[in-house]
Amino acid sequence: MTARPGRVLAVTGTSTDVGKTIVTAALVAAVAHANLHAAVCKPAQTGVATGEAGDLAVVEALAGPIDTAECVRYPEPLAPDTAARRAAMPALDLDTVTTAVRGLAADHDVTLVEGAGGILVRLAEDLTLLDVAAATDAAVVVVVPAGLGALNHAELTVAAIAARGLRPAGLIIGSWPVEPDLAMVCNRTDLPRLTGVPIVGTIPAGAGALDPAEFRRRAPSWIDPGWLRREFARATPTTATDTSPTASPSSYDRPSQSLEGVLS
Ligand SMILES: Nc1ncnc2c1ncn2[C@@H]1O[C@H](COP(=O)(O)OP(=O)(O)OP(=O)(O)O)[C@@H](O)[C@H]1O
Ligand SMILES: C[C@H](N)[C@H](N)CCCCCC(=O)O
Ligand SMILES: [Mg+2]
Repeated sequence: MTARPGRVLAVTGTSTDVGKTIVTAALVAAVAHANLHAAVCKPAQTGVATGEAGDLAVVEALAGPIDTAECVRYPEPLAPDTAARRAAMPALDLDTVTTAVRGLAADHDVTLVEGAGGILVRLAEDLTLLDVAAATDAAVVVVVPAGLGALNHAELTVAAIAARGLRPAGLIIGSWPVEPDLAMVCNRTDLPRLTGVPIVGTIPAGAGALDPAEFRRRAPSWIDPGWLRREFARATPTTATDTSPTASPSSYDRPSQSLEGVLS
């Protein structure tokens, strides 16, 4: 049990299908590697029926059993606001989400909150992940695709977060291929330059299909340990052991930013 509420980190993306859920699982594993305990909230899950596996089940399958909270679930694979209307189901409200997030944060060092799609997707008519982050004092991690199109979408997303007075905590590339193309390699320099936000993690393509034990073993090397340490420095460790990530900066699996091999 933590002596005081843990940190809350909202996980958004430039759009849907960019790897937010895989990143969330990797963050859970990296946090565990740092001897801290994470929980995950998915305020609104769409596109899965009752009893089916949603994003939280994917996170637990990869990162292991954790405390989770899913506030509302709608069957059609749409924005939650749209899916709720079409299903004639009750809309999500901010109080429900903040109660769930604060409940998890009371007992965990780090609570991750995965949005639905991109940052402005309506969780309800007047509710976005920006509102959730603002109400729970959360910084916001932005999951970005590796390739062409990422610059514009990343700048728009970071601008929306900053315009709300929230802190963009870092960019994480959701899926980095073995053979990146020219745009991908250039984006490693341009994404931080244009957004003013560092790339703090890179998930290799195929990570979601790894054996869970292998995923947990490798995930800490995908997240910048210095960033993780700074971001969660004020979190109270749930154990009395070393709170710093054991992965050294040199073991952080940062892909080469060299153009060699791309231009040849
Ligand atoms: N690094 C990766 N390795 C393997 N598969 C990946 C990776 N990143 C994403 N995927 C796959 O791409 C698809 C979309 O990823 P994911 O479900 O994490 O997206 P999302 O951003 O969470 O979308 P949503 O808005 O639906 O929550 C999934 O099928 C997932 O398994
Ligand atoms: C169903 C999907 N996988 C996500 N959960 C919801 C994505 C909503 C995106 C809406 C939009 O931006 O057009
Ligand atoms: Mg997801």
